[in-house]
Amino acid sequence: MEKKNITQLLKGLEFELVQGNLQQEVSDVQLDSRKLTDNSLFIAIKGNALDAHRFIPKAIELGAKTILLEDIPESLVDGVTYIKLNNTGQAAGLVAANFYDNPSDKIKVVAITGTNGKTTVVTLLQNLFIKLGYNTGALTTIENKINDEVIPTKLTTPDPVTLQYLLSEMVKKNCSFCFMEASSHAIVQGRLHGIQLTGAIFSNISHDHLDYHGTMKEYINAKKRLFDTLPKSAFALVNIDDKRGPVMLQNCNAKHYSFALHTMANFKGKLIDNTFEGIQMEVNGHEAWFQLIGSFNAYNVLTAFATASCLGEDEISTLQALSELKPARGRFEQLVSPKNIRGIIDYAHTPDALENVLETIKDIKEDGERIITVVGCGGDRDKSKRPIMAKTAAMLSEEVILTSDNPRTEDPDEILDEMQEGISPTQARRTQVIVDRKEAILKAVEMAEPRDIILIAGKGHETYQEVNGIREHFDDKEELYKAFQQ
Ligand SMILES: CC(=O)N[C@H]1[C@@H](OP(=O)(O)OP(=O)(O)OC[C@H]2O[C@@H](n3ccc(=O)[nH]c3=O)[C@H](O)[C@@H]2O)O[C@H](CO)[C@@H](O)[C@@H]1O[C@H](C)C(=O)N[C@@H](C)C(=O)N[C@H](CCC(=O)O)C(=O)O
Ligand SMILES: Nc1ncnc2c1ncn2[C@@H]1O[C@H](COP(=O)(O)OP(=O)(O)OP(=O)(O)O)[C@@H](O)[C@H]1O
Ligand SMILES: N[C@H](CCC[C@H](N)C(=O)O)C(=O)O
Ligand SMILES: [Mg+2]
Repeated sequence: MEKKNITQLLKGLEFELVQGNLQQEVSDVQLDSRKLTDNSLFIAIKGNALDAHRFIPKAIELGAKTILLEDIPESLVDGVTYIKLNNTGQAAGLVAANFYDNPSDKIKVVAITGTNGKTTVVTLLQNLFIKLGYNTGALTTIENKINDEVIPTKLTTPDPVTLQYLLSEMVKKNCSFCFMEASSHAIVQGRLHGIQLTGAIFSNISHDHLDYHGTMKEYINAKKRLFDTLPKSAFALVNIDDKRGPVMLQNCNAKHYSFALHTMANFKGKLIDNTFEGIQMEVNGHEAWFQLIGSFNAYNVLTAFATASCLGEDEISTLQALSELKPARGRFEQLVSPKNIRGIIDYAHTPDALENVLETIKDIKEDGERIITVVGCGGDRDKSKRPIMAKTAAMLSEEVILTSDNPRTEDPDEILDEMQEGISPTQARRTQVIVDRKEAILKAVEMAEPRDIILIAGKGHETYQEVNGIREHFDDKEELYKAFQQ
């Protein structure tokens, strides 16, 4: 990559030069003062938790020669270029895109937003496009990937600088496509700025993240912002069975496309059969069988199909390849015990997802088979979903065990008290509270009779339990497997 000077990195941005030299070359761009090296550029943002302006002296000590900031410090260091911007957080993506040669000009980037189904759809799309013969990248909650190469992540949507870096690596590896999740946090924080999208997808919206967005209206607006900025050349693909689907398309310049299972749409699907082995569907008039379980996955399969069509792929080859694909890790993963108890690990961590997954189990199971649900709610996240998730679990299962799921900085017992507020006195008789997740899983297995079904919800692929900033190894699947051997 050719070395760039500050003027080149600020292309497209309004700025004020406070001190220094705009011709200075920049070796690297960073949002985190701890990662700086000689001659790098530090973007000081006002974050949710910290104001990074306080790290400017440290950044300079570590070698930063250029600082992008909002507030000018009282004393300036000689030899350092200071540039003032109105909003460094929103500018970071553009600066990084300029630094990494605007990778999204050379790779087709498609982003999906919505409360549930993003990881499932992105995983399907990456595997589909690889089967169709393309080098393809994917940015998901589970991990980031460039073809088969795995790059671990802690975020659903990476920070704006990492994002541009990953896209540039995909370009280097000749990827034609990148499929990515756009979380509502990322959209509001402008992590996608600097990406020229080829398409945007809306899956659905239901209750989540109200701690961050405040109201459902603001949460919906956050998702809509992804569509408001799409260029004319892009496609906007929305689920119009969801009443917010059409909202996403209002004042959206891109080409409009819709998909649905229950209304007329450009891409039309119909669920024909739903079993513990998979789903049978009709997709735009073609019948096919898929290895994903749960009626809600009919939407995810249809979304992947519709996206491939919007990208010009042939319908029949797409369906053939889709029917060979396995679900994403931790999404309706099943384990059957030697005593014939069925365990299901699922990432349902919202009221809607939990309801869907339990409804689907109810639809598939035989009469007399009981459902035992083990579920918790995350700390430092939307508190208002806690009683609703407990209530949903109690309404749709025979037995419930409430337990911990990443308490983070909160007291796990308090989270469980808040969950229990959603449980009626009658439901309380078949609800237990076991704060230790391992014990909760063991108890569920102990209670289960042959043919019963245990749903362990909320953590899916996660391999940790986060307490006070420390992530200890914990894996629902491992724990269930061990409990099944006892
Ligand atoms: C609330 C939220 O979204 N926070 C995210 C946000 O952090 P922030 O802006 O608040 O950063 P901060 O901690 O205040 O620090 C401010 C700045 O100081 C810098 N810093 C910090 C320390 C230091 O020593 N030196 C330094 O320079 C940081 O690099 C940062 O640039 O931007 C950071 C980088 O982009 C993220 O890592 C961080 O995610 C936190 C850890 C998080 O938990 N986020 C979750 C809620 C999140 O984003 N989730 C969504 C998915 C949700 C879903 O759909 O389920 C996601 O996309 O992952
Ligand atoms: N289309 C869908 N509609 C409703 N619920 C779904 C759908 N797809 C998946 N789910 C449920 O939501 C859970 C999470 O799915 P997935 O990981 O694909 O969503 P996500 O949008 O990526 O979530 P996150 O916001 O955490 O990144 C699944 O385990 C399942 O229970
Ligand atoms: N991306 C989501 C994941 C939630 C998963 C659940 N296990 C939890 O910790 O609440 C979040 O950070 O809110
Ligand atoms: Mg996800």
